Order: sequence, then C-alpha cells, then structure tokens
Amino acid sequence: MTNVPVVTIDGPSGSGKGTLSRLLAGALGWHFLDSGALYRLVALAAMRDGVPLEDAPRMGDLAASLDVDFVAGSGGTQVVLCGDDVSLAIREESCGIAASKVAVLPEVREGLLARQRAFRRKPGLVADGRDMGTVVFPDAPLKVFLTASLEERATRRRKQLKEQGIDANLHALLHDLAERDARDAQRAVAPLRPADDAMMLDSSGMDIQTVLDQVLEFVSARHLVV
Ligand SMILES: Nc1ncnc2c1ncn2[C@@H]1O[C@H](COP(=O)(O)OP(=O)(O)OP(=O)(O)O)[C@@H](O)[C@H]1O
Ligand SMILES: Nc1ccn([C@H]2C[C@H](O)[C@@H](COP(=O)(O)O)O2)c(=O)n1
Repeated sequence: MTNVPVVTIDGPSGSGKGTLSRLLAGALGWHFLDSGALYRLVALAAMRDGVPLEDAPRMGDLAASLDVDFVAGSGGTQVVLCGDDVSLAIREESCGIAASKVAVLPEVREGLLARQRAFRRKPGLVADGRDMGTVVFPDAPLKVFLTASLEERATRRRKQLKEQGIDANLHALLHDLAERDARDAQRAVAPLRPADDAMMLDSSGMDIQTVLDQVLEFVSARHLVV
C-alpha cells in the first residue's frame, strides 16, 4: 500500500518520540503506531505466561500470535492484552527494559512485522520506534531521527515519573537509559540507527511545540498533505 504516506519517528528512549508522534498524528489527522508498545506487550505477555525471555522460538510464536487490542477513548488509548487493561503495566520502566531484551531476538521482530505494517492505512501513518525508517517502512517519504542528550532524556524521564508519584534516582535513570541505548543500538538485527535519508533533529533545549513545528515544516516541504 505504497500510496499511503508514512512519517517515521525513530530515536533513543526519552527523546520525545511518543509525545511528538501523538501530536503529529493528531495535527495531521493520521493513524499512529507506537511500535515500542508492541515490544513491551510481548515482554509482558511472556512474563505473565512464564516464558523465558531468551527462549527465541517461543518468544517468536508469542509475538506472532499476540492477542492485543488498542481501544481509542476520550482519555487516550487503552491497551488490552488477552482481555486485561495493561495500559499502565506496559509503561513501567522494568517493562521497557524487558522489551529492549526481547527486541534483540530476530524471531520476535519477524513476528511483529506484519502487524506493524498493517497500521499503514489512509489518510496516513505516523510510526514511532527504533527501526521504522530502516526496516518496517523503508519507503516512507519522511523519516525523522529524534535525539536529545542522555542528561536531558534522564531529566525528562525523572520529571515524568515524578508526575506519576514515583521519585526516581537520576543516576539510576542515567545508567538504565545508557544501558538500553547500547542494547538497542548494538543488536545484530534492526539496530537503532538513523536511516540514510533521515532528517536528524536534536531536541535538547527545544520544547515540544518547537519540535512539532519543525517536523510539520518537513511534512509541508515534502507535500505530504494537501
Ligand atoms: N521537547 C521536549 N521537551 C521537554 N520534555 C519533553 C520533550 N519531548 C518529550 N518530553 C517529555 O519527556 C518524557 C519522555 O517523552 P516520550 O515518552 O515521548 O519519549 P520516548 O522517546 O517516546 O520514550 P520511550 O522510547 O522510552 O517510550 C515525557 O514526559 C515527555 O512529556
Ligand atoms: N521499533 C522498535 C520499538 C521498540 N523497540 C524495543 C527497544 C526499546 O528499548 C523497547 C521499548 O520501546 P519504547 O516503548 O521505550 O519506545 O522496545 C524496538 O526494538 N524496536
């Protein structure tokens, strides 16, 4: 379905991909794919079912047969796994770390590929992840690689957790983010890296509205909306 435009937003954890992608999809009236949520769901399903995260064949089967529903509502999108609302559970930092571990398995990536591509529907798609521009939608007409310094990302994450009533230690967050960056960027299959034709955007010191305006300018420049 190559006549449906896709904007891919890839980058490391805490760079603001999810926030930007949601706002961009809303501004354009396009669909939104949070591919990280799928990896988080695979990790959570495995932990619930007692499947060892390193058991590649079983993890691949689990990814391919994931029973998940994204239910749009006035308060945001509810994520439902096997009938349970797991919207909050998948956002826990421990689930993000587990997701990063299962994401190294080619079987898991292959198992999620068709499901991700099925999000490409008219009038367009904003896809947030690590390999959206390099592997899942290599023909996307606009690819953005969003970064921010490690310190800024850890500070943002600390603030985000504080808003949820969690008082996280900045040094621990810096350590966890650096470790996750390294695992995501160094894996053999679909590592986190900018596509050759990606627009690089460093959001350090930029507020989210400025980031959104910049990407809307890229969208306009490519004539992706009429
Ligand atoms: N430009 C920005 N300036 C300040 N804070 C920001 C900016 N962009 C995002 N944030 C905040 O940083 C936090 C992390 O953002 P977000 O969840 O969008 O990052 P992410 O890249 O999707 O992370 P992950 O990959 O771990 O899901 C959120 O609290 C968000 O509100
Ligand atoms: N396209 C993707 C999306 C996510 N992952 C892995 C790597 C991340 O550390 C983890 C959680 O993602 P997040 O929700 O924090 O964006 O999932 C991936 O490998 N490829």
